[in-house]
Amino acid sequence: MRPFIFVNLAMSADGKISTVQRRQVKISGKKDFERVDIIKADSDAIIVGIGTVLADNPSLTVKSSELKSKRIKNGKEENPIRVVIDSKARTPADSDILHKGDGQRIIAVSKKAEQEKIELLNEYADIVVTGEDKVDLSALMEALYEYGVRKIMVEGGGSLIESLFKENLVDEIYTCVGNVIIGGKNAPTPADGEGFLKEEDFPNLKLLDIEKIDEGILIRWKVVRD
Ligand SMILES: NC(=O)C1=CN([C@@H]2O[C@H](COP(=O)(O)OP(=O)(O)OC[C@H]3O[C@@H](n4cnc5c(N)ncnc54)[C@H](O)[C@@H]3O)[C@@H](O)[C@H]2O)C=CC1
Ligand SMILES: Nc1nc(O)c(N)c(N[C@@H]2O[C@H](COP(=O)(O)O)[C@@H](O)[C@H]2O)n1
Repeated sequence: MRPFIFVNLAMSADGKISTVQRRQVKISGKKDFERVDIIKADSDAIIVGIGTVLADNPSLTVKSSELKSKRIKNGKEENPIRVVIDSKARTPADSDILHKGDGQRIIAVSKKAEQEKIELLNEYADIVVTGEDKVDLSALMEALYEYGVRKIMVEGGGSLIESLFKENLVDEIYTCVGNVIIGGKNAPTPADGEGFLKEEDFPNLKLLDIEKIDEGILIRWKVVRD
């Protein structure tokens, strides 16, 4: 058994999720940030790749005090469990994700992670070990289910998202297309691994909904399974 998994991301009008220098930029507007906060507060866990932690140092906390209070009233912690996919335990010990806001953290590592680094991170987070060289995403999702996680929001970045698609682990994807052009052929995009080499392997999506939001559009897709 595994949780329901959805991806949420913000992409520029030319299909980039950050700049060539991997600098975090504002792609979506105020309304979209509020929408993201609501779906985050409604999730049991929020996942990012180590590339995103190193590039953006996100806290991934719920921002609205009303939403935080609502979670507490419902017997939950202020924030969903924050999970970093980090095969070699490279998460910096002073990163915001480990220090900002209340709630549980999990660093998902592989057997390649050095014991010393694991012990350091274990002061702030639970450590879940799966996979030989790289985190085994399917096994991790099963482990998160055992933690009681039923709904996961994936925040990025592109490498993690592509791997999740390759492992057939994405149920829905929500893309906010913002009204900026970022440009650069090496700027990160929503699916940034080696790509799907055969057309028959492309994940197929069913359009659920489109909505005008701020000066952009929000597109909701469901992954079609055969
Ligand atoms: N606009 C948006 O909505 C968002 C944009 N971003 C942007 O994405 C960029 C970071 O993306 P990436 O560099 O692609 O990093 P990423 O966040 O996707 O992390 C990828 C890394 O995770 C590790 N990993 C461990 N096991 C893995 C597995 N089984 N599959 C895949 N990766 C695994 C690898 O070290 C890999 O390099 C940043 O520039 C950030 O600003 C990130 C989140 C949201
Ligand atoms: N949804 C969304 N819209 C944008 O315009 C963005 N730039 C991003 N970026 C990602 O949001 C994360 C920030 O989290 P915290 O505010 O630190 O909690 C970070 O991972 C960015 O890549 N997202």
